[in-house]
Amino acid sequence: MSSRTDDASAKGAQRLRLLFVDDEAPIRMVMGDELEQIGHDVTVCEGGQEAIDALSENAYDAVITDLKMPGIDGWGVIEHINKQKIETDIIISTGHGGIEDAIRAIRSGAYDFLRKPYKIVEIANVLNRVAAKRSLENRAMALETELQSVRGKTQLIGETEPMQRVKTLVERIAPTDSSVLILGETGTGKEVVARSIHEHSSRSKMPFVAVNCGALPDNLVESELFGHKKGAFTGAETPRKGLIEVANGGTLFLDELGELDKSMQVKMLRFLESGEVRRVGENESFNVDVRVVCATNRNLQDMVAEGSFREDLFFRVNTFEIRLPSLRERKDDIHELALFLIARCTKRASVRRDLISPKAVEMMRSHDWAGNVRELANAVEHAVILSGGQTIEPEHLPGSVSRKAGSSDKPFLVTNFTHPLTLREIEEEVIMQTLEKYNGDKPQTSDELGIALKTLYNKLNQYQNHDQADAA
Ligand SMILES: Nc1ncnc2c1ncn2[C@@H]1O[C@H](COP(=O)(O)OP(=O)(O)OP(=O)(O)O)[C@@H](O)[C@H]1O
Repeated sequence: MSSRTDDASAKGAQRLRLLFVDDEAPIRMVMGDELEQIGHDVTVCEGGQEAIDALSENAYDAVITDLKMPGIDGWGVIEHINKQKIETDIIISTGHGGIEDAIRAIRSGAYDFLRKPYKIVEIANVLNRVAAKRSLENRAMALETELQSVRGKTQLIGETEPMQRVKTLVERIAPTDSSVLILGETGTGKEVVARSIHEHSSRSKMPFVAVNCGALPDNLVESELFGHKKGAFTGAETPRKGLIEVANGGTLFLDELGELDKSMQVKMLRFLESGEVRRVGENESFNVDVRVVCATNRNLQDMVAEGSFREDLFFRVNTFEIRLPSLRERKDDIHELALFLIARCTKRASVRRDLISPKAVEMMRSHDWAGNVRELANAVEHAVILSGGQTIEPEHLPGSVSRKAGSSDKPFLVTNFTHPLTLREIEEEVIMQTLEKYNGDKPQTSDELGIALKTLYNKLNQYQNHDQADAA
């Protein structure tokens, strides 16, 4: 064993808590010392049982263990770690191991395998890699926590009968790996349902990746979903993973599935049938393990009949269907939803039921809500600003809600100027009014407004992100 080299030292955040297990006292003494000197915290153990005891008391970033030891050997320690699902990296340090041992070690989840005698710089390099992996895991966890606080906990609000049915279906289907097709008008909560399915499944610790097929530019859909190799096309300066690959082990939510063009429908079908992904520009495919949940507000059966959606893809994604009711079909949920959305936008755990006056509740119940829960979320946010935190009255609701039913054929007017509206608010209001006019039909809405359908999808997404950022 060589002495420590300077570049072997661990710095600051790279400091690891190590458990070093070896039955030979001189090795324990030297390594305990050396590993401390390169900047780690080390606990040494002389055998398997002692290591198992230490593991039940403390958490370690890595366990460095010999294989051959009297009593419980290194394999016994590894088995214990795996059985108890202890989060630590295993590094094997052995004087006898051959290739079979190395293979067995890697198969049982060991991170690395070192033959004794090794130089301290060798183990320092392995530990540096463990530390880099740890720091990435910590960053991922921090980002996940931050995202959770922006997005809020996924909650499917609604106690009316059609929502109870949706909740039962979610509970039944979540633990299976079946693909699911969620149908419903814009803003009815299709993404919330997809997230609930993911969170109630065994994949919940793995990524949930939402892709809005309607918002992806045509020329980038394939590389966004499947990834690309460096130089696959102009601008592909580095290789890139696709979103399907990013979702590996977790759930891929394909929103607005009906917007995929025919050539992407073929590629998506191939992926769904084989579980294989091939990055743009590469020849080799590889397997991923992804559960697919799709959503659409288009009538896919009509699209199949008119030839714009592949029938085989429709049958492939439609194994299990969840139909979300529009908000006007479940008016009894409006009050509860409005209170939940107010709490979310004011960052409170809950709000008083009488924060919305009976007249305002009545007005909300008599509105048509073409934009469904998303429109309700925007309306209550508007009302919270105007009411200054006091009881919400009818005059605090946006003009589109307080206007009498039946007046939606009138030309668009952003009617509520009681507080200065920003350009973004005016734009959103006009889009919501147009959606309302066409009962949530996005292609008709974008036609009327003279904007591309993708622009409409992008704008609706932006409003949603804005709501969620406000909720943080
Ligand atoms: N049942 C519900 N409980 C709580 N919040 C909901 C519910 N349904 C919808 N929302 C909220 O309404 C907004 C729109 O929901 P979501 O994005 O899931 O709708 P969508 O049906 O996927 O819309 P689109 O068709 O436009 O993609 C989000 O802010 C979401 O949190």
